[in-house]
Amino acid sequence: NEVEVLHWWTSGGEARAANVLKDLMEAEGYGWQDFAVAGGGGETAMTVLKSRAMSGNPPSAAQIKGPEIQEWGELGLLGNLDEVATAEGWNELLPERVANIMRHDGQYVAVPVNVHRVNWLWANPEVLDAAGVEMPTTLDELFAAGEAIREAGFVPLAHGGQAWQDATIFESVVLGSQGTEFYQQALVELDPEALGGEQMIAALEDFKRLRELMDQGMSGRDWNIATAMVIEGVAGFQLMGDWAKGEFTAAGLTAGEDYLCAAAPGTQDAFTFNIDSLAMFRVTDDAERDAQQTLARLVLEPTFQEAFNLAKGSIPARPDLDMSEFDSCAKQSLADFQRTADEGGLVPSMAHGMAVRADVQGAIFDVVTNYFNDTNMPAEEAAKRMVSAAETASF
Ligand SMILES: OC[C@H]1O[C@H](O)[C@H](O)[C@@H](O)[C@@H]1O
Repeated sequence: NEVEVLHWWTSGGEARAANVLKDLMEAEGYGWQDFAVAGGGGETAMTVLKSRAMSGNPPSAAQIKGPEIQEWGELGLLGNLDEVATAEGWNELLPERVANIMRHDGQYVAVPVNVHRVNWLWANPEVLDAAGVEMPTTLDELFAAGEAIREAGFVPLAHGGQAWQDATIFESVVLGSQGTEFYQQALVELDPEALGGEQMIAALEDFKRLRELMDQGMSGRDWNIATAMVIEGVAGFQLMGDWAKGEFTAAGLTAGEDYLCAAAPGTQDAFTFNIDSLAMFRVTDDAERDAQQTLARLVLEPTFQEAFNLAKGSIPARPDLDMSEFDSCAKQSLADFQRTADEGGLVPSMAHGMAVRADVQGAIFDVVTNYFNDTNMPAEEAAKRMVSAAETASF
């Protein structure tokens, strides 16, 4: 018997990580039917999943995250994982905040794979040396370093012009420019005052300045191609979640030496979390259900948690794992995750489906990417559209 798993892990580092699970399932005697849908951020994968589910042919498991787990749960399509959760002690293993995301109506319906951090800045140290600049800690330092890098003949900030990537850097600028409390009010609680106010306008103006650090060819570029520009020394920086680290690792590079990582400028006291999870669809076939239960068990076992996250660039979902095999960026991520969980500053990523419902996220993406690509749209106009985007989406 086998499981069919729908996901969007198709870049070099992502595919290496997904293969860890495939190999572990096969070692346990189960088949793995891979249903990978290309497209960073997962928008295409979710569209494909919806059409399969609507036509009554969902996969055994799918990469579904955050509030979207509740949306699928409400449709009654997800299976119950409480048996495995009890047998494996998930309540003790998982931070309450993570466990809560995996439950619908009090029952586990998904298993967490990792914890990604989104608010990272990656850099090529040779390019920084050539330009005579340090790793920036504020947005102003980033803009100044960017100018020096351009004068030295490199692309300052590698970026891919796609809505989800624009939203990913936008949320890090909101955090770095206006702080965690404002981020929470605006992009999590969707407070119209915050979404349409002076602070949002200031953040939007900072966000648009990032374009000056990008190259002409960025439109439509995939995120991992932008990471490759940093790896190859064409560009100095990239703002991206730590799935980018999966690409550095796949290229055989060492954290802190061949590439640098730091919290996105101005966000040192914040951690935007993005938790990948596999949700199990309700099935009638006992053999498939048995395979689903095994998949769920394996995902939270130490073997998988270590091997997958070393390849993927994220940190384990269970905080009790020995981290000695992990690099300096991963160790910093875990320390910052725990510090911000205790002291405040741990916020769900809006751009990666952890903060708001999918339809609200989509409406905000439209505003962000249209504003970013329309040199004539003033920030005031975008802020106004942000308010209506959050209101229009059917809640
Ligand atoms: O595709 C880029 C990234 O998109 C999403 O944020 C996923 O959570 C992450 O696992 C993936 O690597």
